[in-house]
Amino acid sequence: MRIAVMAAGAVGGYFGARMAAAGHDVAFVARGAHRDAIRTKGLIVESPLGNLHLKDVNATDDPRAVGPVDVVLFAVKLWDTEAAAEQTRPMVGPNTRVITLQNGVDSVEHIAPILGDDHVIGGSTYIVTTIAEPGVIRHSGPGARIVCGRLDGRDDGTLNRYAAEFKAAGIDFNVTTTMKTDMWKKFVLLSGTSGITASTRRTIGDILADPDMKNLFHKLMSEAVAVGRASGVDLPANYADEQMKTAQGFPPSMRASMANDLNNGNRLELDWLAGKVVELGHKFSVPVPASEVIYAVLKPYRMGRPD
Ligand SMILES: NC(=O)C1=CN([C@@H]2O[C@H](COP(=O)(O)OP(=O)(O)OC[C@H]3O[C@@H](n4cnc5c(N)ncnc54)[C@H](OP(=O)(O)O)[C@@H]3O)[C@@H](O)[C@H]2O)C=CC1
Ligand SMILES: CC(C)(CO)C(=O)C(=O)O
Repeated sequence: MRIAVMAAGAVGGYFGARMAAAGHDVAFVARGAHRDAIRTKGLIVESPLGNLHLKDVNATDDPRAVGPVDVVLFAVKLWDTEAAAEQTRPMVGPNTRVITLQNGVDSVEHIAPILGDDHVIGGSTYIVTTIAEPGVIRHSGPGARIVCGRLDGRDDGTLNRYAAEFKAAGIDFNVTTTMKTDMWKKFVLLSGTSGITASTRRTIGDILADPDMKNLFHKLMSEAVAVGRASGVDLPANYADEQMKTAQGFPPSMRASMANDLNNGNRLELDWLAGKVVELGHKFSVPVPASEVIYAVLKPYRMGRPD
């Protein structure tokens, strides 16, 4: 298969590297020092699921040089979505599927008007990765799972064929006909983990061991469930309990990607996470006091570490 990773950061680089290691033709779109390091030293993945060091990697900042591919793994931060989707156009041919691995619940609605409904597939990924240094992606376990599918629930034979290749490469890759709900399920988990690990600067292990932090974590997930249900998403009212069990399976040292971004002084996806819960809470008159507090305390850092 021909695959393009747009772009080869912590998430895209991880899954792209796994597919390249399985023998697929993968183009890694990257920029700056990260692109330069991949070109000169190769792409390194450190992972409990197996380390990789790919040499002679096709790393480029020019999607026009890549041309049409079978699959685009779309994994830029949410503020880069529209610009990256515009740049993706030359990589989309008649049978291309663009699978978004971004967090949040509104990625598809921003990409589809640019690249076309037929091409864009909703996705969620359960993984914890960071760019440890340019050219090096660090994956902290336990898993690396992708769930994807059309938001309208339509079965897609082309996507199913591509999915078989991801599975054959050893990736935990699942196609679903209930993607909208599945995206919200991930959003519930992330609303809790991102809000609590970033605001407290503590690990999930510390949070689960403390009744007050654990209670706030549960409230954040419950508020995401409540605004999802108010938006018409088919989530059980007690779904936060389910995701609490998922969190109990994380390694105790786990922090959500937004907490890692905060720690590194990077911009935050806050507006698409706690900010989204607050926006929908106000829209549907659903009380979201815990999410409002998380949004307010992290707001000074949303554009990166203030001077
Ligand atoms: N990391 C994680 O554990 C998880 C992340 N996610 C989600 O996945 C998405 C991607 O996150 P993540 O991989 O962590 O982010 P990263 O910042 O690690 O990767 C994004 C990369 O894309 C690059 N980039 C953006 N636009 C372009 C462009 N036009 N051309 C070339 N390169 C570009 C960025 O470069 P630059 O740095 O120069 O901007 C950066 O290297 C987010 O929505 C995140 O929430 C989901 C699950 C887990
Ligand atoms: C909640 C989690 C860890 C699940 O993979 C995640 O998506 C993130 O940190 O961005």
